[in-house]
Amino acid sequence: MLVNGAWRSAHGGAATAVCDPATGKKVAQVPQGDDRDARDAVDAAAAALRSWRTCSAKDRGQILRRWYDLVMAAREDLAQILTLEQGKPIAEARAEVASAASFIDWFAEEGRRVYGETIPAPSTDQRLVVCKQPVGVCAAITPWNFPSAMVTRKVAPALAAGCTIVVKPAEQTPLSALALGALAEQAGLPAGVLNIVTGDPVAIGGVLTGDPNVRKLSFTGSTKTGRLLMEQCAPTLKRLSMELGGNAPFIVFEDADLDAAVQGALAAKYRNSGQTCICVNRFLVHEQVAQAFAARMAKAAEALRVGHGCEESVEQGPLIDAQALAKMESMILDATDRGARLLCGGKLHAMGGTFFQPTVITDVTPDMALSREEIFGPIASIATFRNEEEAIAMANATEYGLAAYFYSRDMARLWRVGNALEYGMVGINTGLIANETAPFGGVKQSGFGREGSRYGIEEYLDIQYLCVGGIDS
Ligand SMILES: NC(=O)c1ccc[n+]([C@@H]2O[C@H](COP(=O)([O-])OP(=O)(O)OC[C@H]3O[C@@H](n4cnc5c(N)ncnc54)[C@H](O)[C@@H]3O)[C@@H](O)[C@H]2O)c1
Ligand SMILES: O=C[C@H](O)CS(=O)(=O)O
Repeated sequence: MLVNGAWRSAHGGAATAVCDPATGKKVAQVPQGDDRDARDAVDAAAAALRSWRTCSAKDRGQILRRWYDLVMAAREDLAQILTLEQGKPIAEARAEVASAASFIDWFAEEGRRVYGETIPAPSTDQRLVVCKQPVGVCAAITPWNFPSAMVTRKVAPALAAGCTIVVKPAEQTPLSALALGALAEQAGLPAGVLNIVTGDPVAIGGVLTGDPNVRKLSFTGSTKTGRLLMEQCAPTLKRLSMELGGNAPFIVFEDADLDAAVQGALAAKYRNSGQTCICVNRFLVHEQVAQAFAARMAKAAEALRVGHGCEESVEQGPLIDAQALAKMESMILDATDRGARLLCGGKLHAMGGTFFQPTVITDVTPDMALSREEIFGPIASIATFRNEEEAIAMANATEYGLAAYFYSRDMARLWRVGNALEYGMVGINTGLIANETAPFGGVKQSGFGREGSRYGIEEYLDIQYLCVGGIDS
């Protein structure tokens, strides 16, 4: 792990294996850190804060720019590491590394546009000024499904704002974070500004949420864990960003371009084998076009090439672990027991391990687990609707509110439906919505706060109001 500019073992000397989810074979081992290591990291971040926050935004941006250049130069190696620890196809891993780099590039510039303001004072004897100040020592806890992009989506704005940070990557996928840390060091990031602690999530998380020197936690992961971390942060009143679970609807209206809808559906459903927080969870298709849409989806899903992500032609990798695989089987059994109809897939893949067949299932109803829970796997679940009002009601019938999608060619409908959907992000006639320039985040039980865009850096800034008196004297 990286603590105070030094690469070191865990206090207890323990180490834990990192395994390729496609084969189950160990590919590396990393320190099994605990609360002692987390405290060292927080102390290092606190010690580095003063000099880092007093750097000019331009100087911080230049170091971030060098980091961006190094990440892009190492893109192939980083992609190989990512696929080996997470399983996604190498083409998707390359895209994720480029996405990770794009946040560094974006915030290298955003840091130089942290503007304040003056306010017309009610008294001529005063001048009122609003400044933006870095929050201070931050913590980031990141998930396994995007082990590279979820790290820079937090670290880049934090550093650009003048904060220092401690990152705890997911125990399944720590290598990408460590590799990014090594490149940040090469870029000239001072010791202690970025610290990466691997190991026991509960022990490390207990320090990151409980230490009063940590002023902010940014978390990406399940809603269940987000609630727990929020509770743990309450006694020290930390700033929080929560990017949590989702249950994305994908509505296909009767006037949609069906070919475009199917292409968008495939991108929004099967990326990362369905293991993204904004993957489609519920396809809601107008009854007039449901049969044609489902048939095209099934044909395309059956053609997806399943295999080890390091093989160039592979389009679907394994699920992250056996628990995820068992969840797919359980959801399919629950749905078919309740009357749903499989068009393709639905079973363990012939490759064995944690591979699951790309699946399309229809006649899905709201009582099924497929409708109520986050699938987080390669199952396309299709239900039908009769009219726009019913589609909106079905789409909003969830406690989640991260991403939604719909296809229609009716301009008035685009505005009516877009504004009626209770989600932080809505894809309209597209299935790909994530990029560094747009505010990524949700509402309701999908969390709060935004990452990327000009809003992302505000998560790492506090407002300070200066009131200067005695002007008339
Ligand atoms: N909204 C988003 O941007 C987004 C992005 C990716 C994943 N997710 C969500 O995350 C979930 C899948 O990811 P996951 O399985 O890694 O989620 P998870 O909540 O199990 O783990 C996420 C991170 O939290 C850590 N963690 C877990 N329990 C902890 C504890 N008690 N104390 C401290 N840290 C703890 C894990 O080690 C990991 O680093 C899905 O629900 C998915 O929708 C959301
Ligand atoms: O899991 C969702 C992440 O936010 C990755 S992406 O933004 O969808 O690429």
